[in-house]
Amino acid sequence: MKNVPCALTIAGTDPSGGAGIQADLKTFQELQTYGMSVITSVVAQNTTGVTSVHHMPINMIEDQLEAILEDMPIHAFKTGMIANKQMMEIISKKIEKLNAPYVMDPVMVATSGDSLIDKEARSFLRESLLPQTALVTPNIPEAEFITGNSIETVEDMKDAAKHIVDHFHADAALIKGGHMEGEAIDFLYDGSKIHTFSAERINTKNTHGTGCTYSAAITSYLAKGYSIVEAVRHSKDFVTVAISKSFELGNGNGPTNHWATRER
Ligand SMILES: Nc1ncnc2c1ncn2[C@@H]1O[C@H](COP(=O)(O)OP(=O)(O)OP(=O)(O)O)[C@@H](O)[C@H]1O
Ligand SMILES: Cc1ncc(CO)c(N)n1
Repeated sequence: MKNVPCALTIAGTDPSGGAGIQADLKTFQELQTYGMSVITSVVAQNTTGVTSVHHMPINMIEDQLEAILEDMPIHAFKTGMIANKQMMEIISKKIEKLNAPYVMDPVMVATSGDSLIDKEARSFLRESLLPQTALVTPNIPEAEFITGNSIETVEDMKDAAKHIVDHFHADAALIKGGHMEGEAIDFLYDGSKIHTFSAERINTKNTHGTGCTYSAAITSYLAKGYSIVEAVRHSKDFVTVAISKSFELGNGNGPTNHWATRER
């Protein structure tokens, strides 16, 4: 079979399978996209938290990227956890060669509250990687860090989306309202207009990896050639169903159900 949509994730791992590379590959597969992965860090974690982290040497990140670049088509890619500036520098250099839409999930802290990237990396992400993105998908705390403004209302969310595009030069920004009260509402600013995506809030603690799953779904749809707005619309549906049928597994925040849309 030729002309398969191909998507790449550059991120850390989750051996318990709900977040990181594992969530991304499950999502790519569900959405019939050929999935590839470059591992930045191996993270010992589960639904309750992170116990330890082993960072890949920089040359291993570079070699993984080169192995794919030399041989495979890439129609869209995403980044998740990139723990330090040195990793970001090498990824930033390769982005031009990847030559495909870039979705950044600006991962900083796990659902459990554990920090996943260092302070210097947060600044580098904002100053150097953000301008290279087709779309960035911060949750509220991440959007607060990027803009330097606190976000308490839906108006603040919309302002943050505009601020990130206008001042940090992402092509588009999607601010996710998972951490707000009430409706699960997200706002996308694409440089010309605010688009709203909302869903009923599901009463569950099982939201481990929702952000990874959402951005991976968007990456899949972009690989298939959808516009940003349509990719987000379909992905919002995908993540909402995945949360609504999430698994009561583990002792902490359980994982989402990546195959849930199959059963509708
Ligand atoms: N309880 C819920 N019910 C319905 N939708 C939700 C719920 N929690 C989060 N969402 C939605 O899930 C998506 C991911 O948002 P969220 O803000 O949770 O991301 P995140 O914090 O980056 O995720 P992660 O937990 O992986 O770090 C958004 O579309 C958000 O609106
Ligand atoms: C590797 C990794 N990336 C992202 C998250 C955020 O959910 C996580 N828990 N682990």
